[in-house]
Amino acid sequence: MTPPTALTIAGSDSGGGAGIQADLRTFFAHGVHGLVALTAVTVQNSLGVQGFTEIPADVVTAQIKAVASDMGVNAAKTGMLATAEIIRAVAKTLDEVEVGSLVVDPVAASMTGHALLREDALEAIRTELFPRATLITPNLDEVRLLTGISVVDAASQRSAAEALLEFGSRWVLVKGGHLVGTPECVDLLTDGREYRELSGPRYETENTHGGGDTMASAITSSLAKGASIPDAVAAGKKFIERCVAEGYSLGAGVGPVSPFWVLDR
Ligand SMILES: Nc1ncnc2c1ncn2[C@@H]1O[C@H](COP(=O)(O)OP(=O)(O)O)[C@@H](O)[C@H]1O
Ligand SMILES: Cc1ncc(COP(=O)(O)O)c(N)n1
Repeated sequence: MTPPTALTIAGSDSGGGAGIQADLRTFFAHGVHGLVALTAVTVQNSLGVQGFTEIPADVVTAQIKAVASDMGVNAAKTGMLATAEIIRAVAKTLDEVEVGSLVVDPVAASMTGHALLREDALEAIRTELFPRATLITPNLDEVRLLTGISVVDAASQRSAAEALLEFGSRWVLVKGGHLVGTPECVDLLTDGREYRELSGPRYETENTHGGGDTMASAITSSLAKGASIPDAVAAGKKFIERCVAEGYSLGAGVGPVSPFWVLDR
């Protein structure tokens, strides 16, 4: 039987833990056929990002059009988009092709603190992509860059979600993984009417590289299979929790989250 398809528009991580590599292994773990529009090639390992080269914007759009016109895209997600030019080209292309739901993970930097976006590009994500998104999935650092709000508790997490909704996405998921010192990791999902707190245990681990990509692509996988946003996000939270719990050391720095547990199911 032909599986559902999901498209990732994102960068490559040579270390294999984040970016399109995380997306493809997550799509596979969900029984979804992964399609790729590569935006950048990063030189990266467990210690950080040593550099990146972006793919020409017309090549990014050609990849999206090639797969959308021939294979069909049930759901799509964006990760590292590198430049404002690529963001504008992706936004325009997404108006011209059918991609089902769109999850925008506004990746700005690696967890090791290295920029994955050129400086003027965050504004382009906010103005060009958010209004086209079904769901956006910022972490707390991205929330601060996008809204100026520092999330320190449930009340500021809610204010930040409301400020983000103003940029025009249908739903916002404010991920709480970076709110350290709390026994639980609480992510807040809202469309401005419904508010859902998704809460789970915080695991003691260093190995969380690729966590954001894995969660966004798990959500995208469920959307590709026809789930609603609340159901897809709830399933994504369960999936990432287990991947964080089973994250492994690889290299001298930060290891990746692991989707390998699905092989034992
Ligand atoms: N130590 C942890 N234990 C359990 N879940 C975690 C942990 N760190 C992050 N998560 C969860 O993983 C997902 C991604 O987390 P977050 O760290 O907030 O974003 P990002 O990976 O984009 O920086 C969220 O659902 C978050 O709650
Ligand atoms: C190509 C690429 N895309 C995304 C991330 C973010 O992942 P993380 O926050 O885990 O470093 C990354 N490091 N590299």
